[in-house]
Amino acid sequence: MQPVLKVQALNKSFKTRAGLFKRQKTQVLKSVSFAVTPGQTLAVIGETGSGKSTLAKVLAGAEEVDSGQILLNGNMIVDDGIKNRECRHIRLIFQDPTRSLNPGLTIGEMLDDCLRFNTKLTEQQRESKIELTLSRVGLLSEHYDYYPHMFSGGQLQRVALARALILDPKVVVLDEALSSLDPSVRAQIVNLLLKLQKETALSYILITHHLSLVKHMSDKLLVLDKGEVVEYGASAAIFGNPKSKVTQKLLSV
Ligand SMILES: Nc1ncnc2c1ncn2[C@@H]1O[C@H](COP(=O)(O)OP(=O)(O)OP(=O)(O)O)[C@@H](O)[C@H]1O
Repeated sequence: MQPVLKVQALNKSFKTRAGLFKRQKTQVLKSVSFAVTPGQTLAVIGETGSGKSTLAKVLAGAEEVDSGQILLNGNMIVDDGIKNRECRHIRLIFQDPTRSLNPGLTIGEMLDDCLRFNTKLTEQQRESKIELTLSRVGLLSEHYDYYPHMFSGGQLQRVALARALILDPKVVVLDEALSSLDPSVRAQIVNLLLKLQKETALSYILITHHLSLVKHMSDKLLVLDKGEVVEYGASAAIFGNPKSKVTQKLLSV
């Protein structure tokens, strides 16, 4: 099957201060490549600082790369640092949804803004799209008029998911998005994610420290170490026989 997302030789560095007048370049992603087919989940694991969140931001167009390509359904969306609008087909959800939700906007206004800026839908079409999206993530149409502070943690992740899904993305990147939820709420959100994936062949990039989630949700696994891919392949095969020392250490926790 043709990959929905293909990432080729991504390199990303940050310039940081090294003394009063000196700046140094730290390479955070080193020639990272992988592919994901529709309906597949790729889990990304690695120790703290290995580059997982940077990869998530690069995929969602929130950080520029130094070099490398990102292709969505065979179309180049990022080419050596130049990105196009198709980046919106890859959406990012963070651990703490309050960081990315405007406290001064109701959920309906926020979703409507997303549609107004990115589509040519009429007001009526936008309204029905918002209602449909709220129900897809298990929220009610009354929630349209709620502000972020009126939701619980689990509901807020549903709101974040609604915002990610409103533009019909092909890929959703979950950067520790389930980590701060208590186990029963997490299980509900996982079931919702799997249901949505079944219905629409959505692909997920799952960044998490929770090995049980990796086992339960992922088809493929990519292990990052200091920005480099040290292992990549079918999750079941890697769990059964981890080859790199880093993977062995991460999976033995
Ligand atoms: N904006 C930035 N400027 C400079 N360095 C950065 C920036 N963002 C990340 N880094 C550095 O890049 C490296 C990778 O960070 P990143 O957050 O991607 O790792 P991570 O694997 O997601 O870690 P964690 O599991 O702790 O979230 C770290 O050394 C970090 O300090």
